[in-house]
Amino acid sequence: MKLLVTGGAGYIGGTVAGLLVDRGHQAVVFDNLSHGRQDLLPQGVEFILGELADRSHLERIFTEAKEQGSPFDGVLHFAALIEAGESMVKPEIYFRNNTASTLSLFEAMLSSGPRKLVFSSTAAVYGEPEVVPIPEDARLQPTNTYGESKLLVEHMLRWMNQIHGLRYASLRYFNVAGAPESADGGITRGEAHEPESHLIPLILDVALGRRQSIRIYGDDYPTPDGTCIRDYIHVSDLADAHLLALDALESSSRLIFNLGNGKGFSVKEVIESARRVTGHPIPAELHPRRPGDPAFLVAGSEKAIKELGWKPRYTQLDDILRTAWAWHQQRYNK
Ligand SMILES: NC(=O)c1ccc[n+]([C@@H]2O[C@H](COP(=O)([O-])OP(=O)(O)OC[C@H]3O[C@@H](n4cnc5c(N)ncnc54)[C@H](O)[C@@H]3O)[C@@H](O)[C@H]2O)c1
Ligand SMILES: O=c1ccn([C@@H]2O[C@H](COP(=O)(O)OP(=O)(O)O[C@H]3O[C@H](CO)[C@@H](O)[C@H](O)[C@H]3O)[C@@H](O)[C@H]2O)c(=O)[nH]1
Repeated sequence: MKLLVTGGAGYIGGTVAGLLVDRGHQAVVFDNLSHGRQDLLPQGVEFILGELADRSHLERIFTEAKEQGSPFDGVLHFAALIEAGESMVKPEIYFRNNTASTLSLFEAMLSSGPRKLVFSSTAAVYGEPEVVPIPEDARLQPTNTYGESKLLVEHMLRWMNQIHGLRYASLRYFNVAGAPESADGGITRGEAHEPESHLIPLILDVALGRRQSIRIYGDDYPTPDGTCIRDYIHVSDLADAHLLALDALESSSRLIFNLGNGKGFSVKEVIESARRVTGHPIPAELHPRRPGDPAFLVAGSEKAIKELGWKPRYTQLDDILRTAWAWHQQRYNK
């Protein structure tokens, strides 16, 4: 297959692009490098510098590929702004970049591209859950505008499917972590957000001496130790699910799956795990809650396991942290 990978210069899109190439597919990354890194692109991946909002550029890419006799078979759409906290300060850039610009991609696909898409959705579409682990048919009520910007795309997709026959899989990732290991155990890429806002790399910064301490955003949530609980899923397990979803779109036209481990860990438990893995004491400081954070997000992923045949391999938080730590040390040459 030949696939356009929007946002493929980023953490997850780059990992999936690498897996596509490993499995003999052709991956063309389309990214504006606002948060991505061209130097971290996996080998064998083609790169196009481009802006998602630029519909005519996307149309040209699709049309030229057809004219050259090698049309795209589908699109994997990762390009987005991803920080829930920032989205509560600057909602407009989230609706512009994640929602409005995605409509440009849909328009380009409808006019000259493939009609098959895998969309990076998020656990943030659920908001504060009523049922845990969260099933796919749970109430959708985001508590931050990042989640809302993605939910609006899911709504658009439902209509694009119904009216234009655009086939899609919406994959609702929970908290993605860790670094991909090659068959010989080597690690060549991982999380490199700039600026970094995610809990695990920030904790590892403390272990490397790049930060003094980790901030804990709130310990007065209704959870056993008062800190927020999240479901951490390894990026390679997540990548596998994308290939399975592409296969499943051969026989289904509309798919929605949660992708998580089904186990929740509090902020304090993640810090404990990092202390075990790194051997560093990792001092922590208590700070007020971060606006928009739900207390508890844990996935029910049985649907993906049953219907896609998905088998997550990294089920232990320490194993996920171990790969993240190996990458983090390598990234900063320690
Ligand atoms: N990291 C997580 O835990 C997580 C969880 C749930 C969902 N997601 C979703 O997964 C996707 C990938 O996340 P990530 O962690 O790899 O983030 P990332 O920031 O590493 O990658 C996103 C990429 O998209 C590019 N991009 C952003 N806006 C663009 C635009 N307008 N045009 C072209 N390129 C653009 C950036 O330059 C970057 O390379 C996102 O859609 C995110 O919402 C991530
Ligand atoms: O320095 C920090 C950073 C984070 N946290 C907390 O750690 C938890 C996890 O936060 P973070 O790593 O920023 O991830 P989330 O805000 O849960 O969001 C991630 O996971 C979501 C799915 O659950 C995705 O949609 C988002 O794109 C992705 O950024 C939250 O409770 C934060 O309040 C801290 O206490 N201190």
